[in-house]
Amino acid sequence: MKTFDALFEELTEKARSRPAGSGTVAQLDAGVHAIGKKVIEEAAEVWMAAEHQSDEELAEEISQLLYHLQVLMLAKGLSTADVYRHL
Ligand SMILES: N=c1c2ncn([C@@H]3O[C@H](COP(=O)(O)OP(=O)(O)OP(=O)(O)O)[C@@H](O)[C@H]3O)c2ncn1[C@@H]1O[C@H](COP(=O)(O)O)[C@@H](O)[C@H]1O
Repeated sequence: MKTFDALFEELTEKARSRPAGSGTVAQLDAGVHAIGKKVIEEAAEVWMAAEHQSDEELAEEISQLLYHLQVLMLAKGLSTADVYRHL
């Protein structure tokens, strides 16, 4: 099962190697403003799923929010350590 750290390593490598067809590369190219909008969109979907959908659907929405937060971290050059030190 993929963890937060494993996904971040995978996305870091995608950002470095820029493989064709990568949604992550497309998001990074779209920029911080576009990524921020995706974060807000996914956060809203998490909220709606928590109130109106199943736990499985909620878990999927949370995974998508975590993914978009990681893309934002990459776009801004933040490492996991930069975030973890605030936890
Ligand atoms: N975990 C994710 C992941 N979670 C969410 N998403 C993206 O976020 C979108 C969110 O889904 P929505 O339901 O909001 O779909 P949507 O509104 O139609 O989204 P849009 O694509 O239209 O923006 C998905 O369509 C994906 O594009 C993800 N994209 C990639 N990953 C993982 O990231 C890694 C690298 O992916 P690539 O860069 O695409 O190779 C792989 O391991 C992937 O599994």
